[in-house]
Amino acid sequence: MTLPVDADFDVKYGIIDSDTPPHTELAALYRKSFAYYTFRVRLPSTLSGIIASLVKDKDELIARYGVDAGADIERTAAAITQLRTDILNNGALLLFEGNEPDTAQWNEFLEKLPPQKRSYYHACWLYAECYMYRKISSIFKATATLSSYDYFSRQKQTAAQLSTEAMMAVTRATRQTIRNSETFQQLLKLNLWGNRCDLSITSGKQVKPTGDAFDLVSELDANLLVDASASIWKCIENADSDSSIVDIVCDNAGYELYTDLILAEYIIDKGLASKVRFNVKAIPWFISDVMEYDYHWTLEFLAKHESELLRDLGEKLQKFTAEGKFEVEPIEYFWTSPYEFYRMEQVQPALYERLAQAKLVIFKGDLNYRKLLGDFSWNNTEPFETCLRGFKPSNLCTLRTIKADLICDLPPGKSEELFAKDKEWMLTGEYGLIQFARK
Ligand SMILES: O=P(O)(O)OC[C@H]1O[C@](O)(CO)[C@@H](O)[C@@H]1O
Repeated sequence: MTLPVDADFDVKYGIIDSDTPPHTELAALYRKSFAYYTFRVRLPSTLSGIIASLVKDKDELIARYGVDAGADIERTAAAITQLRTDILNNGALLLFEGNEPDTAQWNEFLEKLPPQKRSYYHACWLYAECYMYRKISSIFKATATLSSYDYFSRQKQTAAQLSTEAMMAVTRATRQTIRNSETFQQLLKLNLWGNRCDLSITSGKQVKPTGDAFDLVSELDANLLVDASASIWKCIENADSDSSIVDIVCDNAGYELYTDLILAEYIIDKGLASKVRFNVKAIPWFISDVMEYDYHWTLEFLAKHESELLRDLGEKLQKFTAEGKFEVEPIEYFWTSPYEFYRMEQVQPALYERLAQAKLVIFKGDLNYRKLLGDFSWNNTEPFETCLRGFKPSNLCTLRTIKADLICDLPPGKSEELFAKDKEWMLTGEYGLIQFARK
């Protein structure tokens, strides 16, 4: 994490030269936090990437969306440049103007923020970062020609294409599996480590999964800091459960989504549930998050692949989808809202009740983890249950590779030991967690 040296910036915006204090909301306000680095370096770079690809893809976009797209591209690039400037100058989080279905919910949220906390560096990190992605979406939505364009779609599709070798190896290794705790835990871990391949951590740069995935799962066991996979197996194989639904709250497209599908296939094939529901994002989100289109694109990518192995898998999963064994849930704007999950029951009770129907809800990835913990600097040994602040629609678990400086439920001394080895161990995605909370 190489920070720009600019004392004027820090003085001008009241930046505090410290880590995030204990038991405090995370914010870019703290110079030694990952949030600060994110706003100073990562997000401006993500925005530059969008501008560059608009310029590069101009002809293609005009061919697809018509000549008027030319002017829309210019306007959009200018608005994103402005957004970048606002972020670099600690601009305010302004109300949204478009008539998207979630505008009122966002504005109500923003209006309730204390005025001194309504800027990029002073707001809670979660709110400000979600705001940026919602703002990009509103810029595209405001155009006549580009309102349905997913500006991250090419990156997501390239990520899937680059993972073909890994997908073939995993598919080959999972055609004949047995219903037992060991296999389930292996697939859960495979799914966890699939979360390393997210594009927002690299501001959009591709990450290619290499090596044998299952060898890697065993090698990475030492990096799995909390492993509740045995309890999750007990929960899911429990024949007494009234529910036969598993919800996956998805994170990234590409290889991670593929590993979600492999886990879900196992759950259905082994009768661990009769339905797996995929909860996806309503708008392009944190670069690589799955939207409904990406789900179907991925199945089609597999079903039309030149490899018979992937084709058979793709066709099987398409059949599962047609039969309702796999279900992509209807658009739900709560997932792209700034709200922490402990507020779901109050803000979006229908979603809370829907998750309550499941025997297990699997939350994928770093951002969902931040929302579970509410972007708060818990003590690293505090119990997961405490940090959920009452959020427990059903049995739930989190599969998260660690890419942000918050954590809980570690054995005493573990965090200190890892900091002594590498002061950036929480930012690399090299370490993982499988945490579980029973309802
Ligand atoms: O795809 P994931 O695992 O949710 O990660 C999202 C990214 O967003 C962050 O939570 C913040 O930018 C990172 O720590 C991580 O790179």
